[in-house]
Amino acid sequence: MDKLVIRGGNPLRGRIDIAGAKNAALPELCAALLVPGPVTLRNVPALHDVATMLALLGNMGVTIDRQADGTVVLNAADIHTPEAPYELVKTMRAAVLALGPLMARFGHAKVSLPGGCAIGARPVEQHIKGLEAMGAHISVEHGYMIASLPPGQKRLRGARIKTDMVTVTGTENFLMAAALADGVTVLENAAQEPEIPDLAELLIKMGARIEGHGTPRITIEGVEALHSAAHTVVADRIEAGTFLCAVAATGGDVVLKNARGDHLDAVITKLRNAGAAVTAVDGGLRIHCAGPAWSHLQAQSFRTTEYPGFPTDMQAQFMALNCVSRGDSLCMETIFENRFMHVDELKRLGAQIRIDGKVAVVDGLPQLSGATVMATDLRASASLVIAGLVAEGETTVERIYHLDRGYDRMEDKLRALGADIQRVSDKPSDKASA
Ligand SMILES: CC(=O)N[C@H]1[C@@H](OP(=O)(O)OP(=O)(O)OC[C@H]2O[C@@H](n3ccc(=O)[nH]c3=O)[C@H](O)[C@@H]2O)O[C@H](CO)[C@@H](O)[C@@H]1O
Ligand SMILES: C=C(OP(=O)(O)O)C(=O)O
Repeated sequence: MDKLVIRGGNPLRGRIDIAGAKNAALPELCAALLVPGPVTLRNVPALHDVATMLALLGNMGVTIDRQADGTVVLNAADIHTPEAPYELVKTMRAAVLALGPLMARFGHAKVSLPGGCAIGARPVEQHIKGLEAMGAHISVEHGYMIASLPPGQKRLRGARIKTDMVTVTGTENFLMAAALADGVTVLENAAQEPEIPDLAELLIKMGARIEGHGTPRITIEGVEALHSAAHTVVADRIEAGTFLCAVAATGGDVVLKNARGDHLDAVITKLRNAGAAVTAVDGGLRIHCAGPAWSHLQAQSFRTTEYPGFPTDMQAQFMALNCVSRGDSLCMETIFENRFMHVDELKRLGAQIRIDGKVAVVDGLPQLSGATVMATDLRASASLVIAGLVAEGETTVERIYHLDRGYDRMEDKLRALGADIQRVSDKPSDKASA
């Protein structure tokens, strides 16, 4: 199993490219299931989750041409198995995104209940209820959602769907399902994360009729068929936010090419309030910090909420920054019930953190000290890397397969910026096959 070995203390300087967003690429790969012809996606990140999704789609019969420049051409003309088996989806939450498009195009599907990070129970009853409102019959048997249409019904029907909470993948499933449904679907309480309008833009290029994407009320007028299209995956706001926190922690001067400041308002506001200089530059973002966080940054309290609020996917990384900034801070997690697994690991590096229900209370310190820590989920892994970059001495982050789910060559990018970070692989073939 791979691990990262980091010697902390180096400032980060230079320029890196921010990759396409995991959470946009995954639904957009699934959207190819809606079309009986080629769909071209550019800027698809090289991530384990993407490889898993491509294996899943390939298993259904989608032909895939993946090019070295990040372009993927998918053709779902000949789907023979509209199923997502447990073995292929157990590591990946986003597999649930196959359900909507398969039901829309074929009227039946069998999709394993999804895996994903162990950050909470993560049920999918809203996905099921919404598709049922569109006329689907769905039973859960032996860990699978088995979905079909009643006899004589050929297509899902438009419906008004108001979810009990804001759900990102739920909204995406309904968007894809409604694009080919009979009649109009109205999504109330829809998610507004930038990945939703990005998916909607791809669907519109395919011929879908969608209005209101990017707001809590989306209207979709179903069409009988969709057609081929090409689309560029939006830049990953969470990868960009992670690098912003890393530079704020270590100090330095970095340009993040392709990063979208307009998708990171809540995080950038907190960084600026802390004292970091974050500015828009041509085609990206620049962060400039005169020294390590303790020398000039003030810790910032925050509360995670749905977009446009502070993203839960940035909670762990910002907490790592708070650990080495001046003063106390409160980090409140409101989206997932078990998303503080990084806290015990950060404490192994010397961080002062106390958990009180949904709140982590952090006392900033001038220094952390290197240790061996274990990555427990994707963003927890990123927070440990940030902490390792500022800790004195050597930090080993074990179980980094979580990190590889969601970051495209994170250690290569950090090394290019001057970090002392190495991937150590027990099996040399591990990295080659990733
Ligand atoms: C692949 C992908 O895009 N993943 C993102 C997506 O996950 P995902 O789409 O799984 O997260 P949701 O927005 O659905 O979850 C939000 C909250 O609603 C709950 N819920 C959701 C659906 C449901 O049927 N029942 C239910 O109770 C969840 O347990 C959670 O507490 O949005 C999360 C919240 O921004 C991000 O952290 C993930 O990175
Ligand atoms: C929780 C995340 O991903 P997923 O929904 O794929 O588990 C994440 O990207 O931080």
